[in-house]
Formats: sequence, C-alpha cells, structure tokens
Amino acid sequence: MTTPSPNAIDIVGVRKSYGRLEALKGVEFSIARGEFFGLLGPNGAGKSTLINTIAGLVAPDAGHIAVLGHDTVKDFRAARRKLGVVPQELVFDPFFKVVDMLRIQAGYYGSGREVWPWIDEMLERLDLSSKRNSPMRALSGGMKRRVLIAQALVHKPPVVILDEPTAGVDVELRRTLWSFMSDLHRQGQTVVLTTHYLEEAQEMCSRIAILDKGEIKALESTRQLLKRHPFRFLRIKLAGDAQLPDALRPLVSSESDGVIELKLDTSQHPIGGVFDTLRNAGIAIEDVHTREPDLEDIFVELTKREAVK
Ligand SMILES: Nc1ncnc2c1ncn2[C@@H]1O[C@H](COP(=O)(O)OP(=O)(O)OP(=O)(O)O)[C@@H](O)[C@H]1O
Repeated sequence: MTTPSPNAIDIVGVRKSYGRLEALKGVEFSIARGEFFGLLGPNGAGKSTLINTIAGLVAPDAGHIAVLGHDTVKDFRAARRKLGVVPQELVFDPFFKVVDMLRIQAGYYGSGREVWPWIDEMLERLDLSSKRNSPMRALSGGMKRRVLIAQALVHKPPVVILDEPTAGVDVELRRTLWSFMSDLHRQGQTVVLTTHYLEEAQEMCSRIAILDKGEIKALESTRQLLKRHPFRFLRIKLAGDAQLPDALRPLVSSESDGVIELKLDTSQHPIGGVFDTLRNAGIAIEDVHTREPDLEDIFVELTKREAVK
C-alpha cells in the first residue's frame, strides 16, 4: 500500500531483538526528502540493524518503515527500488569484472544499456576507470568499497544509505567520496550516512541522530546539537612549574606536554572563575586557548563512551 508522504524515510516504533538482546527498542524518526542525514552511534548501537530493516533485509518485530511512502514489508519491491544501500560488509562475487558486476546489478532493476553511460560516469568519479575490467578479487579493500557504492547507485535511487562508506579508506580517497556524495546530495538525492569519523558527520550532515543501545539519544540539526551543550574547553599552560589548584582538578579533561584542558560547564563554571582561582592562588598563565565542543565531545557526552577512531 502506498501512502503519500513528504518524507524520504519514516520509521515508526521499530523494535528488533536477537534472542534476548534488544537491538532496537522502539526507534521512531523521519528523514525528510533531500536531507543529508547522519546516523551515529558507538559499536553495537543498532545502526546496521536499523539500516538493514530499512532495506527490508531484516524484518522488524514491531513497528514499520516506509521509503518515500512505500512500506518496506508490504510494498517491498517499490520501497527497494527507491533505495540504494551500501552495506558495511564487502559482499561480492570475486570472479566478476567490475563493469560486468555493475551492469548485471542494473539488470536486476530492469535497466539496460541506457544506464551504461551512468556506470562509466560513476567509475570515473570514483577513480575506478582503470579497474573497470579487473575482477573484483584483484581490487584493494578501498576499491571494493567504491565498487559497492557504484553498485548501490546504479539504478539512480532517490534515497541512498551508506553504512560506513569511508571505513578503511585513506584520507585522499575519503575526500573523493565526500565530494561524490555532496554532488549526489546537490542533485536532490537524500543521503543517509553512518560513520565513525565524527568530523565527517559534522562536515557533511545537516541533521544527526545518535543511536545508543537501540535507542535514539539525540535527534537534531548538527548546528543545534553543537550549540545545545553549554560546555567549553579551556586549554591553559601554567607559568614555570606551577601546579593546578585542587579546586580545579575535577574539571581536567586531558593533560599533555604541560597543557591542561579543562572542561567547563559554562553555566556552573564561567571561564572568568577559573582565572580568579588561579590568580588567588598566585599562579601565572603562560598561554591560554578556548575550544568549542565538537561532535566528538558531544557524542562522548551523550553515550558516555569514547568514540571509535
Ligand atoms: N544477526 C544477528 N544475530 C544476533 N545478534 C545480532 C545480529 N546482528 C546484530 N546483532 C547484535 O545487535 C546489536 C546491534 O548490532 P548492529 O550491528 O546493529 O550495531 P552497529 O551500531 O551497526 O554496530 P557497528 O558500529 O559495530 O557496526 C549488537 O549487540 C549485535 O551484536
């Protein structure tokens, strides 16, 4: 059944358990058409389970999902056509040549020669032209991942989900992928990205959901998320061999090479108060910087776990 929906993806009350483990505990949110959306969370948060549920590969125990209004269970084929999913695992036939694999994939969607120029364009953009006739098994991990990206996009789906597309990809290639994804987005495609590189999410995504232990912990625009948390970091280098007064010790978030970073909840610990404490203790400051929290700080704050690098 098709219900008109302005959204690219509607997720309503989705639950999924594996035995006694609740991987998704009633997840509910929507992604608007044309968004560049980030789905973040620590290892085991449930991101892949959610993506596989959207792709119709995992059946939810409760709730439902629609892609551009098509229910992913009742209207599986239509929902699937609207979607391109780049999986986290590298799954492919090792003996197929790159270009053949993409043409065969197009065939699954009923597309023929008319998409060959698009396939060539993707190979070019993803820096794979020289590998078009190589068998998949002869490619490096980063190249295979790029072929899987092209494979997911071969039918020009209006909604694209990329599960860790830049994992194991070097910095230069990551840039190539970012620029490719940005172009897709500019052309009107909805892009959903999961990533462990938080600076990538901060740069690319206009809205972010943070999933942790099967629950949504935050869901807002990247800008709001970065603004919402009223803490600042103050980096100070004390003059001589002065020690930080005990009163400030609980605020230390890191310390290296004599530079001490204090994490200040500015509603409780205004920066001026730190300077007052140091002055009253007769301690001079050699150098000082402040730092706004970035997505990594907020991610750690919300999930209380170190982000994976
Ligand atoms: N097929 C399965 N059978 C049993 N347990 C599973 C299965 N798939 C996932 N899980 C469990 O469900 C939880 C969520 O896993 P999921 O892969 O969705 O997390 P993730 O956020 O994608 O993690 P990562 O960032 O490590 O890929 C984990 O505890 C995982 O072990």
